[in-house]
Amino acid sequence: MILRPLVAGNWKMNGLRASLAEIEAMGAAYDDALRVRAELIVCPPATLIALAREIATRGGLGVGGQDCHAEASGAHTGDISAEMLKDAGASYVIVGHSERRSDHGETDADVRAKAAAALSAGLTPIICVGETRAEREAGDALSVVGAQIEGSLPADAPAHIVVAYEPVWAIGTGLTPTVDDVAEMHAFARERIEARLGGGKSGDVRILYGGSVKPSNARELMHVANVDGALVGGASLTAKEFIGVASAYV
Ligand SMILES: O=C(CO)COP(=O)(O)O
Repeated sequence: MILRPLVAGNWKMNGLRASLAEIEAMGAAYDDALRVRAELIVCPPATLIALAREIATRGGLGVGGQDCHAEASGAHTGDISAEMLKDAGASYVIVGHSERRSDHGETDADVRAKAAAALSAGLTPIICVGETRAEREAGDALSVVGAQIEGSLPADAPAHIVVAYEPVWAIGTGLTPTVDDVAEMHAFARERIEARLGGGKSGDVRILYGGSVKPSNARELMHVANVDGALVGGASLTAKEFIGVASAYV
């Protein structure tokens, strides 16, 4: 089956209220031709989700969070639950981003629990996996990503979950894997997702590529087999670049 591509913008720890003008501009540029081809969402910092939601909805975009706690509520100062993100207007949440894994020591088990919490709250988790440069150079990229998929996806997850392959060495560096490497990894990821979820569900799971996606390389990367969209960092901060990436689908 042909999946509707998802182009998701991860703003990371960037964005003040003034940045909402970019979401307004994204909506204005998200025309009918693009809408039928690709779903667009933006994941701003949690402080902007409720405000972003109103503006994004007018423009036909969705909104996501960047992380959630594994529990629904409780004594976890500074954390945000999936239910809170949903309440603020999010429909997606990124979990297991490599920056969370490295900055906060999140393990596959933590990521799996967060993904399960997201699903219970009615959010679609975007579950991130990806190898480091040292792991790729050692020839371990496939085995590392395979183990992350096995460990980070809830075994009973539905087919509407999203998996994002983001090689750590490609994030924010301007470097990208070759088209052949992306094709190899995404085909392998789909096999491992099938092994984890079973029942033919993997055919409906969108697998995004992330890491230095820009308007100049999006067309090439987005048309690789088994690439069902992009998770975009730096180039999602402005409407011009984000729509430039999404336009790979028009
Ligand atoms: O980490 C990323 C998205 O989650 C990718 O970031 P860049 O697009 O800035 O490389």
